[in-house]
Amino acid sequence: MGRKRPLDKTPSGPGRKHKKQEDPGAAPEQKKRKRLKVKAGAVLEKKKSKKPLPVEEPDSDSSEELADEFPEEGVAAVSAGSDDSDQDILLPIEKKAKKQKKQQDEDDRLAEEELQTNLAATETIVLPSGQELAPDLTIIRQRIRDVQFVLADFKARRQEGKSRSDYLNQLRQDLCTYYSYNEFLMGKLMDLFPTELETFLNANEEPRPMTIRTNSLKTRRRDLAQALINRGVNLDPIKWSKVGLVIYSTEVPPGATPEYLAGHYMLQGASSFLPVMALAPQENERILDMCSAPGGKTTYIAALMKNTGCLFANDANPDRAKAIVSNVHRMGVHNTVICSYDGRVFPKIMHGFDRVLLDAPCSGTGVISKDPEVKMSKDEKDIQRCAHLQKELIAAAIDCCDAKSKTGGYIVYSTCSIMVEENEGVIDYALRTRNVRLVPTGLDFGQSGFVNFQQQRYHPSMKLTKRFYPHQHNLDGFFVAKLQKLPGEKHAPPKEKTQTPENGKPASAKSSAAKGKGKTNSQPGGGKTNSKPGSGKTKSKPGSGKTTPAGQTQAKSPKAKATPKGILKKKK
Ligand SMILES: C[S@@+](CC[C@H](N)C(=O)[O-])C[C@H]1O[C@@H](n2cnc3c(N)ncnc32)[C@H](O)[C@@H]1O
Repeated sequence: MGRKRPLDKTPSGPGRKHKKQEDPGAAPEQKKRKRLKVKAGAVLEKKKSKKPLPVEEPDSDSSEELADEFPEEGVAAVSAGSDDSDQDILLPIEKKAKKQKKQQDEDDRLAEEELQTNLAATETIVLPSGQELAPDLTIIRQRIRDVQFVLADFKARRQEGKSRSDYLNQLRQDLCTYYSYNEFLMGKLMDLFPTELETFLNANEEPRPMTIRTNSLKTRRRDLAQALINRGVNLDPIKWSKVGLVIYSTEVPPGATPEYLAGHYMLQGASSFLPVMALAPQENERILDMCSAPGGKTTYIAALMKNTGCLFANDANPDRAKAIVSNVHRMGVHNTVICSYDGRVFPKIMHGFDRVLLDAPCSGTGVISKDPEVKMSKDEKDIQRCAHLQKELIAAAIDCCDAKSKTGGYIVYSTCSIMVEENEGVIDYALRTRNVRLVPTGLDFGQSGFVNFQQQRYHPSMKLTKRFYPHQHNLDGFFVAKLQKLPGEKHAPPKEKTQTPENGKPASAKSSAAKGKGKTNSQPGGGKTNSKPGSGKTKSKPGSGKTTPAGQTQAKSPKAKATPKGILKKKK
């Protein structure tokens, strides 16, 4: 088959002409061929009718031959000749060339038509500059700067006919492209950080420093630091923590040193120290860690309790709860009972705790540097779903707490989200539906929570809550609030007896808490609950009458052999 060369203009291109003009022997040859054309015309006409020229173009070799054989004038004569009489007097090779030229003209016309169609189609969208495949980030970066410059003095700098929202939309789109976020999340972040958005976004592009927490049940920070320095770890103490170390560089994998395997430390983001510090666990207390897997905070709580009292480490996801077991064993924790319940039903299982930590499942918008998928995957529904579950969990956490506790009566709520709906919005719900008040977290750094945010107006005490940001504190984005439960309830207590740490008796499936009775405006979101916990599975039904929660695992220790009742007995 011949090869199509629709755009090959070699025979008539300027380079070719130039070459021919330089050929001094061309003119006599041309004259000779013209004579031949006239002579051979009639004979060739007969042959043509019997054997038409092939439709396909000749291959490149024959085309080259043709071009070499015919000087420029000859080709011009063929192209120009369009009437039948011309055909009659042409040599077969000239006819072939004519046909070929015709075909080439047609191909050129189609190619031009196609080009015009493409231009027309793309003109209205984006110029086909290749930007569709790889956006020019330098241009986008510059436009971000330009738009920010205009927004800084909008009246003076805006373009005629452009509104502020035109500029903001352009800015949002460009930030989304530049930093790879979806528009929903970028919009939320623009609301949260009107002046320092880019610093926040840039901080999310950098990993947070690697930090570890000394297990004070097994060693002291100074001794651990020395042991790790001897192994080639370059570190420093974290100033605001008694147990934290920041690792700048290391010659050994920090998750596989003998010290790690011996449980002398936990690999843990520094932000996750904060809720435990706010909880301020005391020795011999009864404490519930409601959503505790994989146990980073649980083991810290146990260490602060000095392995005394009783700590319940619960997580709705039984598979994740297994990780608590191994961490508790490795860290030498003996005072902890691990169980797997949906936190929302926990008050029916057990209540009367001195302190409750609710480190709630959340959208993870504070930990984007660890999990960049959050940038693109979260939408409005995800935030609403999280907030709904969080409201149900905080209500349960408060219901698990003993307002009359001699040492406590505190609930700490934390998330690694920076969304207002998941933080101040949830605390606001707790304040409205339970007899609790906000108290200082005891953390002397961090931003105050929002008292006002857009149209939202919260209780003035909301300023006692704390927000932590990557760009300000070099920590993952985090929220911490500390509530104190007050005696006398907005929410009617369960009428029937439920298992408490003191009585160790089974809960009743018919408790009013189970039915949600007596709650004042306590349905979060005012609607039905559709959120499923972690895996959504709990190993036993709430209030199933079992003294030991199904799925519960006790830490391997002498104390762990005791019955739950024994464990639950408070030390005086
Ligand atoms: C932020 S993580 C907890 C991290 C943990 N506190 C730590 O420091 O290692 C949230 C946990 O909540 C659990 N969870 C989700 N829904 C739950 C529910 N309804 N009840 C109890 N736990 C739940 C998840 O399985 C997840 O392990």
